[in-house]
Amino acid sequence: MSTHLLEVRGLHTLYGASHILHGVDLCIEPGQAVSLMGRNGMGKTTTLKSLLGVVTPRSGEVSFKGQRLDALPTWQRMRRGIAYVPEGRGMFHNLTVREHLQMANRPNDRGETQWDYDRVLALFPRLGERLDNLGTQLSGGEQQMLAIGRALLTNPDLLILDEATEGLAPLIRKEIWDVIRLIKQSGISTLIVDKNIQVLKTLCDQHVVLVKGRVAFSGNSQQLLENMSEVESYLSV
Ligand SMILES: Nc1ncnc2c1ncn2[C@@H]1O[C@H](COP(=O)(O)OP(=O)(O)OP(=O)(O)O)[C@@H](O)[C@H]1O
Repeated sequence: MSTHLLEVRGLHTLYGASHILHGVDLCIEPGQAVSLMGRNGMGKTTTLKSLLGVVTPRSGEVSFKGQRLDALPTWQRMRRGIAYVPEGRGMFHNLTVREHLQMANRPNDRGETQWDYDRVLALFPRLGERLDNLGTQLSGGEQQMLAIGRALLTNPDLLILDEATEGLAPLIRKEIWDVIRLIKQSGISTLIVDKNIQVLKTLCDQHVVLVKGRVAFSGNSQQLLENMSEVESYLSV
């Protein structure tokens, strides 16, 4: 019986005739943070969409908590304990901060509610000051906080973050990274797509680097440090 929280094996994904993923493997253990890095267009978001079932891979296997997910629609995969914060954050323009949070709140598949409205507001005090604002009236950083808060309210075992710090001012970025650290300490596993290798190498336990839809590097933080120049060559433009 596998101990992996998430196990992705041999993903091949195509958009029409374009073959994007060429056998991507990825594992996350319970409580671990894993980075997924790569230059623009290398297949990071496609990997996330494939494991969530937003796009259908041509072949490959996805298991979560020891059960195969391949045949399940996206919403059922998420109900099993995966939360996704997409690039662009996915706000509803006509809902307030309060409504976004209330709508998301639910126990996990074991009936537990570790994260509730009050705990999320304690983590993001800025959101508490903006409860009656619409998603569109928030700054980029506040929108990101709302997107993460909303994901936490589903009480996930795995939180997937796609470019959570992209386009944010340095101070706000730091705030988001601090929050991701706290989330990790709370025991939630994370899969983090980001370009900031300096932060990822200290925050994450494992690292996966994609080059043209293939895993070019996979290893723990020690192995990342030992192979830094090779990995940086995969990431430099
Ligand atoms: N819906 C789509 N239809 C066709 N091609 C697509 C589609 N979505 C992505 N692609 C292509 O697939 C490749 C991988 O894209 P993907 O978004 O997975 O890359 P990425 O590594 O996440 O890049 P970025 O950092 O720019 O988000 C790119 O060449 C992209 O143009």
